[in-house]
Amino acid sequence: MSSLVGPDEDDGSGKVPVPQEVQDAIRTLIRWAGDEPLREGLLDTPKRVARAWKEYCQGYSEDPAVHLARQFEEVGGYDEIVLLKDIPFQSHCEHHMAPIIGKAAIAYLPRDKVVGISKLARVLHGYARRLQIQERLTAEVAQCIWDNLRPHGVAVVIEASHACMTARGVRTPGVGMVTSRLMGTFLEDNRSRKEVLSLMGY
Ligand SMILES: Nc1nc2c(ncn2[C@@H]2O[C@H](COP(=O)(O)OP(=O)(O)OP(=O)(O)O)[C@@H](O)[C@H]2O)c(=O)[nH]1
Ligand SMILES: [Zn+2]
Repeated sequence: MSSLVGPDEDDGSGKVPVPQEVQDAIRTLIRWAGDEPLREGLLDTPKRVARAWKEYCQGYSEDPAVHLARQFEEVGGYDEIVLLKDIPFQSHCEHHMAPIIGKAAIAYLPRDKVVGISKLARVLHGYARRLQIQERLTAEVAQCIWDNLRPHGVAVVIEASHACMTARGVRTPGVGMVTSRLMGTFLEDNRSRKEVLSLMGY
């Protein structure tokens, strides 16, 4: 990934410094949108926007797999589906950098180990806080669980609304996109597939 030229501007606020080049780019966008970037109300906007984007894209500074490193073998003989559903998330589409807002359901069928349930949501956020398309987000979350937990099955279903479709372009509010990735038993065994999708509410 290319690094930005020019020194980071540390304004003494204790917040993430924003390189001058980044601020200039946002000022250019404001001017192009039709406003005057040097008017008072917009003076600090480039820094705010840049820091907001660092936050939206925090996933680039983490490897979501680290959340699955701590695994528990003592599961009291439990070998049925583990499902976390209605996990709200936010992402941004890579085409328009517009918000994707939705919810995910993540399930796995443990082989011999489980993870703390919050970690499934952490994996989701690690991939969501990047520029994404919903298909890749769905596939990445499933693959990460599959590779790191080595369960019998993984199922991820994501339902989301894309601001690039609701607030601009085709401007069709209320439309939802649904994507799913099924792996292992959930892909191969019809009964397991039906069971997990029904537990998820599909
Ligand atoms: N498959 C997929 N498409 C997406 C996703 N997010 C946005 N898109 C679509 O990406 C497409 C980009 O199409 P383009 O024709 O290059 O861009 P555009 O001219 O802005 O298209 P419109 O949105 O139709 O105005 C649009 O159809 C978007 O709806 C996503 O997560 N998955
Ligand atoms: Zn988009």
